[in-house]
Amino acid sequence: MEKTNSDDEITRTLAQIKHIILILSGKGGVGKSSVTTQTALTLCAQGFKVGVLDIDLTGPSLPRMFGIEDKSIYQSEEGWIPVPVDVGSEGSLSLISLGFLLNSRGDSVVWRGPKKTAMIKQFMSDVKWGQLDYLLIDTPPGTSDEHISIAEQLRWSNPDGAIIVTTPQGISTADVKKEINFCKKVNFKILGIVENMSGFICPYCAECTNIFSSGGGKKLAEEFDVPYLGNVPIDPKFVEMIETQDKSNETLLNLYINASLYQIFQTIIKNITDQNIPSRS
Ligand SMILES: Nc1ncnc2c1ncn2[C@@H]1O[C@H](COP(=O)(O)OP(=O)(O)OP(=O)(O)O)[C@@H](O)[C@H]1O
Repeated sequence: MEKTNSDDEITRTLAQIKHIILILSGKGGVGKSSVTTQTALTLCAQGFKVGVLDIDLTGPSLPRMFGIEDKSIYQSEEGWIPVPVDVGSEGSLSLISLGFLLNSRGDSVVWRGPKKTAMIKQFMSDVKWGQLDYLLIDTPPGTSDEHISIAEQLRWSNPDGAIIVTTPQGISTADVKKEINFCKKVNFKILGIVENMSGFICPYCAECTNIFSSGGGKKLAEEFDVPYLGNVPIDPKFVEMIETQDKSNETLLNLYINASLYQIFQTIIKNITDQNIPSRS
């Protein structure tokens, strides 16, 4: 396939980004956006510059998770400037989401494929990310128009690969297989599987109980011969952090570091970085 002018534009836009990681899931509601949020905050806590692109056009939830729903994307002469998240650390975090372009929380768009494709193309070519260590791309569940579109836009950009998120109760070989087949088809390396909502952390004694069973994600990783990145328990403190962050005097990052999932995400990130994927820039 020949490279077009628009491919060149995207390559230029992404030129200063060292690593591009997509977050995928076979089903909705398994915690893809939460995993994206926590990966981004953990990388920031480690001092990295992180950008997050939310291409879940029908249900963008990341502006709420980062507590910046009331902010807007700034349109400069050079292009769209991502919305900064005040993390209060050495790293930095910025977000682009369709959520910023909607009128109010809970609004959603009902668009046909070509319009979604055009929006994603604009996100890929018009956003001025600048220098980033990591760009995380949060996708909708399944394999839809958005996935096909992002794969097309990234075909010359050499992303690191994809994290597949699943849950113990939702673990269906068929769902994960679909995601794996999609990645193979579009040449996305599978960085690994994360099993989210794997057990419940008691807010009083911090003990973890396997209410939905666990271990299915690991079995699936073995079955499909892809890395297993780790399991993330249900942590009521994480939900509380999302709900109370705007009323707190603490920075988002401090709130997050004090919640118990931070260490788990450090291990997940180590399991990715140990794969030694070369920097793109
Ligand atoms: N490990 C966790 N501990 C506690 N709550 C969690 C955890 N993971 C996800 N949640 C909560 O579960 C809900 C669904 O999570 P999330 O929005 O991340 O899922 P999703 O897969 O991105 O959903 P969608 O399919 O709508 O894009 C959210 O309210 C989130 O706060």
